[in-house]
Amino acid sequence: MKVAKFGGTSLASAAQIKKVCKIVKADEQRRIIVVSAPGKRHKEDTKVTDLLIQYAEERLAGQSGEEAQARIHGRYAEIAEELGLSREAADRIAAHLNQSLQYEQGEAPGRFMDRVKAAGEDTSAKLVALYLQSVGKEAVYVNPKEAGLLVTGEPGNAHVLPEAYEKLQSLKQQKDIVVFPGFFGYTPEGELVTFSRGGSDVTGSILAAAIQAELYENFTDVDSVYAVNPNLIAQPKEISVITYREMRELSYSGFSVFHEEALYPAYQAGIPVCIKNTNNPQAPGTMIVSERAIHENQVAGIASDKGFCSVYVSKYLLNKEIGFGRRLLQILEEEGLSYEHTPSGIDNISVILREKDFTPGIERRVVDRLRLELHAEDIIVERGLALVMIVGEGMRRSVGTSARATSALANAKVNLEMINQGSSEVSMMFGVKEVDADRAVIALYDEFFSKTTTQAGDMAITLNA
Ligand SMILES: Nc1ncnc2c1ncn2[C@@H]1O[C@H](COP(=O)(O)OP(=O)(O)O)[C@@H](O)[C@H]1O
Ligand SMILES: N[C@@H](CC(=O)OP(=O)(O)O)C(=O)O
Repeated sequence: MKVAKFGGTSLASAAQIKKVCKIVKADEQRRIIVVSAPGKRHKEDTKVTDLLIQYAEERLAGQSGEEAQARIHGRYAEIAEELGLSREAADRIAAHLNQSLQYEQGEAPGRFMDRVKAAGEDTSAKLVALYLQSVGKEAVYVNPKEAGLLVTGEPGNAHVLPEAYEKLQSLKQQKDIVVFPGFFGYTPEGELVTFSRGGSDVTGSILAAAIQAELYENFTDVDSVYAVNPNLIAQPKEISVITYREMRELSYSGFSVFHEEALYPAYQAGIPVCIKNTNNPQAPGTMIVSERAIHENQVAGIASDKGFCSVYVSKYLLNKEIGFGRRLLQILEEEGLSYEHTPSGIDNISVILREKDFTPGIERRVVDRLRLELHAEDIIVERGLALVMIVGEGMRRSVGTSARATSALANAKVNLEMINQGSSEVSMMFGVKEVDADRAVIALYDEFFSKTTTQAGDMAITLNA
């Protein structure tokens, strides 16, 4: 059995949904279909999820949200009509959607927001199931609540609960094709909660792990995962095979094609993932697996992500002070902050945080506490940072990768704020100013992928992930 997830780009219009159904019909093993809300039909278009968020925000601000609501209904009505669904079926689906958009006075804002967001994928799943039936396929819409997709309760940031896997196993017994809405689950108390943005990828991975699928296919709008973001460099190198570890690091650092939390369930269950193109299903796509052979170029990909800041703390003889690190991290914990990285020296340590979490108010409190409680000498907060990551199995075993990277960055006049080559075996990270991030990625891509010279020692080897 295969689980196939179709992203927003594959659900954007009736024409796209017809392609989805053709793909489903082409392989009897595609038994569980996970769908997103309609995405952009063209560059200037708006994703239905963004319209739903706009609508919910307006309602929460005491406005009518009328215009956004009409646009949301318009998107689905157009799809239903062009798919040739009956008037009665389209009206029924619109009525359900309308119900999900009702604001109940006194409802917690986070709960209302999640309920509205989830209506995007829920409506898509109902439409796709109906369309599959209309073209002669036995298909059934399955609600995540009935199926037992149990999750934690933080609005907009759900995580699957371990007991969900056993409950979801029963999907295997369904004789019809299951059409399952992505992006949300339910707490054991029955509250609807969405995953973070892009989270339909996570739903697909959970279902694949639960039913022990042979393959998790993730259909999107590109032929493969590329070695660099294709919006930055035209026609970059296609990646045919990549390991879970490599993809995890690249998703974390900006490869938005696959959600960073979506790898874990598939990885744990040992299920290969294939990223494929709905618009070109013949293309082989990218396989994500536990091990791969490495030829010639040891770097698999280069990614960057913006929106970070660093807190640099220095104190003479910090290395001899027992408990300094623990107390520093405890201050962050007490201020409700999770940290991303902690590169350190003898007398100093930097903590890299997400800028959106480090509000000016929290910054003031953290800086005061570091001074008062830890007697730090210098505390420097730097905002507007990007992390640039070079990722590749075996990279650290081959001599000269960091020298090549740093000289390429120096030649491109990119100032390095930080280098972290510490604990990850498959990546090397550079902190740069946000304004330099794209230039840094282009320089690194040029160094590792555009140069024709191969490095000594780049012989084919096989690694166990
Ligand atoms: N390294 C990469 N390889 C392929 N696509 C990438 C990469 N980095 C970013 N992307 C972007 O990810 C997009 C696909 O993800 P997304 O828009 O979320 O699709 P979907 O709606 O199908 O889930 C691509 O169109 C591309 O612009
Ligand atoms: N529709 C949700 C979930 C999702 O996964 O979407 P997509 O498949 O378009 O990335 C979002 O936009 O966040």
